[in-house]
Amino acid sequence: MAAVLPPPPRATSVLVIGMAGSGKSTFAAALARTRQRDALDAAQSSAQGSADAAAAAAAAATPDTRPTPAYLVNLDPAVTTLGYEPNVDIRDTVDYRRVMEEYNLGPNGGILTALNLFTTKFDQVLGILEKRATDCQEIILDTPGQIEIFTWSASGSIITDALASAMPTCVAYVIDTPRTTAPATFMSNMLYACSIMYKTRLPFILVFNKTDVQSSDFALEWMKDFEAFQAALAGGNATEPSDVGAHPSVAAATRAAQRGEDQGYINSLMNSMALVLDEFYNNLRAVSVSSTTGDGIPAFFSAVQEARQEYLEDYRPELERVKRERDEKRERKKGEEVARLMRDMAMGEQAGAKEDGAEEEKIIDRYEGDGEIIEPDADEEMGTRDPDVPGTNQRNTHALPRSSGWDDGAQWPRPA
Ligand SMILES: Nc1nc2c(ncn2[C@@H]2O[C@H](COP(=O)(O)OP(=O)(O)OP(=O)(O)O)[C@@H](O)[C@H]2O)c(=O)[nH]1
Repeated sequence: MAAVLPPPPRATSVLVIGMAGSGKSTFAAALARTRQRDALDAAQSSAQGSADAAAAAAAAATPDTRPTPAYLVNLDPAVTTLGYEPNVDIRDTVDYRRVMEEYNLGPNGGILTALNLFTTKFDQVLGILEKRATDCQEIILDTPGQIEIFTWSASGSIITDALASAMPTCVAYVIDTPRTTAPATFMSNMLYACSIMYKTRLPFILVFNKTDVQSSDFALEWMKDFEAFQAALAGGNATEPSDVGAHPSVAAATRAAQRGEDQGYINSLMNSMALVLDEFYNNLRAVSVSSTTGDGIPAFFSAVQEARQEYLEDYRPELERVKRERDEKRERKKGEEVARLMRDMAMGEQAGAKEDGAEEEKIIDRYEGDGEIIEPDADEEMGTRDPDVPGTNQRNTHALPRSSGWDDGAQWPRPA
């Protein structure tokens, strides 16, 4: 069967998602640093000749396999400092503080609205990413701090779907390991990860971050061994930590007793959920990293390659199927429209033999011999297109809301 999609580009896009403060931006910065170094090493070794085996391999690499710096996209409008220089930055387009003021919103509403406004221009960004995807290895997208703003918003879905349709894409779910040592927080993180994985259906990588502070061994064991998780629960520390001091007041003692009851309920809830999540753990790849020291980052890039393979084997055939069905449906509809038109014309000929035939001429004018029905004013609706930027539509661009911190002069990608 002929392929209906263009061949996949070289790049894999990585959507970095995680709870507030889990270290998404620091992680994206660590990825950028590592790839920058890899690209530099490859360039140097190909210039100097190959001293060792790794350098020889890098030197022998073709332009298609040679390491390249990562392409970075910041989607967090509220971040003040980033540890990397983004190539595309939402803050160049939308001023989230002005959005808050003009729409009378709180911080989260401001971030969400800023992201919505940005998404209306995402076709232009996607055009740029598609161009870069042919020669770079990874495109990293750093998402807003409040996880639900991206994962459960319409704009988050639009961005994710658009990316996944254009190139191999995976999700990197960043976990704050030191803040996940209690079974309850571990479980809530896993449930969140599970819901995102089933919502996006994209290859998924769990990233246990901050391992310089806390090893992730406990979490990996809980995922592998249900009894180890049960043992942690039996220790009575499902939630962290008790606020009862050495000499509790009556109220505090009552709260503690109350908590003792809750603990029993929470433990049995955790137990049931751990059983449910067993299947989910089987489909996961997990990597432990420290974004500050760079430990584990190369292993993460290997996981991205595995995820790319999974995308090509599982996600892309589904995408092909949907596209093929849509194309067939469109062809069928076109055929039906032409048949109806022919029928109308035949009826017009019979009835209109007495009339002057003006109406019939009007119909014929709208029918182009190749079966294409030309919508009245369709050309006008399309606006002016820039052939270099797919999706650019000058007319639509100007129709976008101009208030609220829009910067129509935004430059994508950013000047170096
Ligand atoms: N020790 C240690 N600290 C880290 C690591 N990664 C991130 N941090 C720290 O965690 C804090 C939060 O990091 P960010 O990168 O801002 O986290 P974020 O998820 O992007 O934050 P928001 O987008 O604001 O939610 C910062 O103080 C970082 O320095 C790590 O691997 N080790």
